[in-house]
Amino acid sequence: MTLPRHAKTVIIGGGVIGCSIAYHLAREGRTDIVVLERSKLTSGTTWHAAGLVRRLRPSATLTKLINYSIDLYGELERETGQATGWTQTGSLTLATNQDRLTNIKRQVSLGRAFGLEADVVDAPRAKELWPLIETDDVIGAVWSPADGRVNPSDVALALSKGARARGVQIFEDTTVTGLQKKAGRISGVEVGEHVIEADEVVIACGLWSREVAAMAGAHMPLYACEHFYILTKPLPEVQALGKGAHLPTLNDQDAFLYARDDVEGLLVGCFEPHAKGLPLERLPADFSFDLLDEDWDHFMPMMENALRRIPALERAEVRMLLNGPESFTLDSQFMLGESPEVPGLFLMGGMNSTGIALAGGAGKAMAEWIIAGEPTMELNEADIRRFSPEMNVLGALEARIPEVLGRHYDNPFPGRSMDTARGQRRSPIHVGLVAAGAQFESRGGWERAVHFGGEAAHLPLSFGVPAWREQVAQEVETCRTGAAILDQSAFGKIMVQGPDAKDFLNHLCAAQMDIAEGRIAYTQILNARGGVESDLTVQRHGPDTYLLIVGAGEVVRDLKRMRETRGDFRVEFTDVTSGYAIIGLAGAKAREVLQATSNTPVPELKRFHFAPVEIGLARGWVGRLSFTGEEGYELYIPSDMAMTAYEALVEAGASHAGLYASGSLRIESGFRAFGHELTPGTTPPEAGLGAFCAFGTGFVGEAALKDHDPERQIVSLLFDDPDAIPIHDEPIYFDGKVVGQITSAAWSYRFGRSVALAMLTSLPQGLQDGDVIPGFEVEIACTRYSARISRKPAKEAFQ
Ligand SMILES: NCCCC(=O)O
Repeated sequence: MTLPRHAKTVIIGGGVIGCSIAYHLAREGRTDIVVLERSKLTSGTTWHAAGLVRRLRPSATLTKLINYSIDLYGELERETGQATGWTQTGSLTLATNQDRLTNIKRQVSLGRAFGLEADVVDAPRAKELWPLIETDDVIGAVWSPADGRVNPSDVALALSKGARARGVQIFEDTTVTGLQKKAGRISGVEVGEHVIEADEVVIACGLWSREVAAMAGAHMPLYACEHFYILTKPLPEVQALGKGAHLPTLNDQDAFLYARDDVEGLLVGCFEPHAKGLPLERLPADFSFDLLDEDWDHFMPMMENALRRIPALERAEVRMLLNGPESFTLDSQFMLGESPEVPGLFLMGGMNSTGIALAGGAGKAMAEWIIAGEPTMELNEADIRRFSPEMNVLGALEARIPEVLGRHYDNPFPGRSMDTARGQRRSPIHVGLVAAGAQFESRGGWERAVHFGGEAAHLPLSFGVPAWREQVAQEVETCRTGAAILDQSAFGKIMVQGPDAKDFLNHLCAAQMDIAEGRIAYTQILNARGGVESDLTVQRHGPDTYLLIVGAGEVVRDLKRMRETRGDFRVEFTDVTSGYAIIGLAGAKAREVLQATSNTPVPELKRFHFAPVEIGLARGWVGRLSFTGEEGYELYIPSDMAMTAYEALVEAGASHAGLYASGSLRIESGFRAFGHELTPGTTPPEAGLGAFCAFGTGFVGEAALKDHDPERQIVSLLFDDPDAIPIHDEPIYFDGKVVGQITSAAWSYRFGRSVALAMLTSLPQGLQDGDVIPGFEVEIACTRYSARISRKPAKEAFQ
């Protein structure tokens, strides 16, 4: 085979991810696909992956993707003749403390929403299932019979065989030396002097992906870590199982361990809390089917944990301490999608040690994305557009990634944030918030105040009543009856200017953009299917000038869509996020406090209007709206005057509130949020926002919404039992059947119980707007709690 001069799609990387993308592209009917592998298939990370595949995961997206993978791995041999090593051993996950038990029970409940059956078992049953373990400290476990293991290299080979059978050309020992672009779009791949022109290029080459993406000027923030497991020689206890018999795969996450049997011995791996980052310079250029040096000093604390859990290891002879590199992302979710910087360049990687389990489902999702030009399923949490170029700073990756590996088995408590690489992006009023005792979370590189009272009010983290509940009660009260500063500076701000600004925005956004100067419109940006791609407000500052206020962390995604939608419209967009602070001022006394800062009258504003304002010595503009749903304002102030304005507000008596307070009020008010109620797979009518669509303006997605009679619906929900503490994704039952899932939840200080928003996939017949329907149950960590629903906001419906 000689390298072609042209291919429709070139995939760089012949590991399990590259092979899966190729296989699924071909299966979807795409032809003219080339895979380039610098060494041999699977020679990077795939060959040394442990191959455990567990279905139960903390999020709906991961659960769906992995379920698809496992089903596929079970079928590939029939199709390709190449075995994948799929063995349905079941998996056993241990809990040695109440938080862990709650966490794994939460995953069981989530799995049930997808028809997955798993059992919560006691320690004696766990011991029956895995006779080699010590269970004195085990307080419960989850037995998931549909899980198992594969041989990772064989999975990749089966996928590559299936791809080849459909015409995919695979070239080994072929190193990509450069990427070519034409007019900013990817146009080809260089292999030394040879150029393969391509319509699309996919980078899926594991640890090397960041560097390869950089060849085209694209950002792919991932970084490698050393990952360890031991392999023992045969053990009599494992041999005694009998030929062909296997233990379930084992997770002891409180001890940072996983294990399975391996050639009559054991494989025991770890996600140790203090992991070792791996600068790529340490790898030789010809690193292939290679490993890193053993490091027993580093592994020893994990070995001690393993010996406690599996005493038979005392008698085992360790065959090797395998140290193989794997790549991780800043937020511990993998990434996929089209590069925001380089159209036609698709990126997938940072699999966070879940690559084998994810490869099937994520490869399919990526293939569909490439063909459709946009995701065909809910992938927000993995979408590469969540990363801005700032997040690809090497120093941030080096600092954060070892922590990501170390927290792989952490309980995903609400309020959990990483400790490293903090303070990268700070609000212009950050110093003031620190002095006021803010506790921050780190999201998308930003520090965002979640509540006040500092760490003392934050810890310990819990799935139950959070430590901050009382602190946030005060903040909620201030947001309603006082004047609370809510820092919203992390929101994205995009200036849109040009003679066609209005027409362009009418095409881009679903609401009417022909609004008067000084007005604010609430709207969504939709995809061609009518799904929500962004949720935003739009201010008209002049005949040809608008300012878009978009979600925190959504600027990269929104700018990409705007560029793709621009066509012939004469319009320019500028990211001005760093140029302005946004200070929310919420509560009944907001206007009074604002006036007390100013020698000029604060303008009388109708809702969704804005006007210039003076705040102490600062000047900005004020809009009358609040994300809390209570009375309130947003102040937009140039960054260099933001502290001046902030100090004046504090001087005038404003207090503080954080995201937890505003989140609770938002949910009570029934306000939808992007990434929760609003997703690319949800239409405005499904979200109850049909009234905000200006039919007739020719907005993207309009055609898909004509005659759209939604069967699904966002509803408000109030729990009856104050002990019910939902977080996200919990399944909802009616008449014993799953009818939906929670999309956002919070403690309601108004009701003294949890409130939530939820997507119901099947609505009770004849449900009217004002109805309150009892009889629903929500399953949280395997316990059912009764709840009432209504289409109205909770604060109106459940009074
Ligand atoms: N790469 C090892 C993954 C182990 C686990 O899924 O728990």
